[in-house]
Amino acid sequence: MSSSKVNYSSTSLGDEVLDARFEDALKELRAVESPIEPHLVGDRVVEDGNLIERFDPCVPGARVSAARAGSVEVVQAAVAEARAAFRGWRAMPYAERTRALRAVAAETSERIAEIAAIVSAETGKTRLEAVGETQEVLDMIEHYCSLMEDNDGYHAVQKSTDTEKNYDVLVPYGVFAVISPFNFPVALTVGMMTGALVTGNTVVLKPSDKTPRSTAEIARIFHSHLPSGVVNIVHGGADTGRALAATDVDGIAFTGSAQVGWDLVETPSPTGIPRPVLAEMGGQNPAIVAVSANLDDAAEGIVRSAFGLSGQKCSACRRVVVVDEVAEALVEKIVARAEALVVGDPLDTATNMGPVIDDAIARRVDDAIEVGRRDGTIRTGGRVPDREGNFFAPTVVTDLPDGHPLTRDELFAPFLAITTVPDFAAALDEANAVEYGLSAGVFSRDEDEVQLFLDDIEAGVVYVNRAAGATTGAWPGVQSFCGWKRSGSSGKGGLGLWYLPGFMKEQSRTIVRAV
Ligand SMILES: NC(=O)c1ccc[n+]([C@@H]2O[C@H](COP(=O)([O-])OP(=O)(O)OC[C@H]3O[C@@H](n4cnc5c(N)ncnc54)[C@H](O)[C@@H]3O)[C@@H](O)[C@H]2O)c1
Ligand SMILES: N[C@@H](CCC=O)C(=O)O
Repeated sequence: MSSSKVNYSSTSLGDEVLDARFEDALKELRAVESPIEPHLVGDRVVEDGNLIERFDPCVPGARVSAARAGSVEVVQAAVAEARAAFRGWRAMPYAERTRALRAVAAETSERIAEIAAIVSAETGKTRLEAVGETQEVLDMIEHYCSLMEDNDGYHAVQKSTDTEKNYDVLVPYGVFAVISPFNFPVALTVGMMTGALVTGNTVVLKPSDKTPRSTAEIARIFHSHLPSGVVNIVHGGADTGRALAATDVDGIAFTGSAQVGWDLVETPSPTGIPRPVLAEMGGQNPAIVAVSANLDDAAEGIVRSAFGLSGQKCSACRRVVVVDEVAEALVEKIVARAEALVVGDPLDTATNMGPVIDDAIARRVDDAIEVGRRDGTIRTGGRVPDREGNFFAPTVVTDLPDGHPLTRDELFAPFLAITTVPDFAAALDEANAVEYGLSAGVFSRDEDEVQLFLDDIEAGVVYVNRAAGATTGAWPGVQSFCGWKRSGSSGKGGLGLWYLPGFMKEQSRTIVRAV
């Protein structure tokens, strides 16, 4: 087991043994042909469907994982298994469920380097980001188990009389579909799955077709510690996701793009009975920099949040909104820090930023750079020259016209747009002028400005003067992660205090006392 405890604010693993284990595991993965991930339906291993192949973002042409796209029949069989397992899992005292889930965490902790290496191989994440993500899995499981215990399984006694005893209980819905994104293929999967499972639901999981191996690896640990049918895995892309949503599942937990998430929210349940769709979606997250800001802290926090994980975090800082008096000084500091980042292969200890995951995102970045050059000024960045793979240097653009799409739409890449405004009030207006409302930061030493920001910013996760990450780095039990506006459907965030009730429905129980 590792003694290290890395999170998204860490600057090194701080553990040579873990470092070496990570490197060995990544080299080994690259040396051996990747297996084809099967579906897991109850205890049955099902090898069925068209082949999906994924390639190493650092080593073009090298297959890093593969899976098969689950058909409607496989999806339906998985839902049937999950339904059959529901009564037994629900009936289990929550203390037994938390015991089983903590065993999952213990095994994950033993295998932290190996799992981080799989995540890194599939996504191109640096070792720090990949180990941080695997560590988050452990903290997430512990956090949700503790919440269940602190709330006594969400059973509460209500006002009672001599003749009637009254309870209020939250009970699981039944079967949850869990649909995962590629960018945190283990942590976000575990967050959604643990939310569903600890509260007594069973799960059919559909990993992202970009990261089938990482998600399957962690989900198999759950499968091995829980009763048969409680966790089922069906691989595939959009068609398989649509097929899963078209079944009679009782709820959907989704993390991914706003386009897909809102489609799921707006599609009526096929049974006619409403069901929760807990959708966590994208962001176009601003950092406001005021005249009174400590510009070094601001530049540090912005660069960390804009370029960590090559900008492929929902929480990434995508826009800086700076008051013009300090704009040029800030831009210089941001550019200097961005240019100091080492872009490269996660195998290299010096690497601060890996590639973007695939050609699809790389094409989007190429296009954005072209548009940025046409409509504004690219201050630094662009494709890393003479290097195969999807490597981009951190890119910073200024001088875009007001309301330009590069300041409004989520690009999901190492690309930062800086907008200059006359004063703090205008900065808040600009920060709020997007349809998203996920995370936001402010750098100001003026208490009134900070309060104005807290009162008026339209985002669910906000940070003040945070050099460790202007808009990123939420951690289980520390920050909740709630998307406002088009960024989230439930008004409650993962990682926080109010997440678990989203997986349960309420029942009032009045029991007449025996006389
Ligand atoms: N708010 C958050 O907590 C959070 C966290 C991570 C990522 N994200 C967002 O996720 C996006 C990046 O992830 P992505 O590219 O994997 O997202 P995506 O929406 O493309 O895919 C997410 C999942 O949905 C599946 N899917 C695609 N089309 C579907 C359909 N029609 N029906 C059902 N399922 C379908 C995919 O196969 C995948 O499993 C970004 O927008 C990012 O901001 C949000
Ligand atoms: N929890 C991570 C974001 C996860 C989404 O991509 C953060 O807060 O930076």
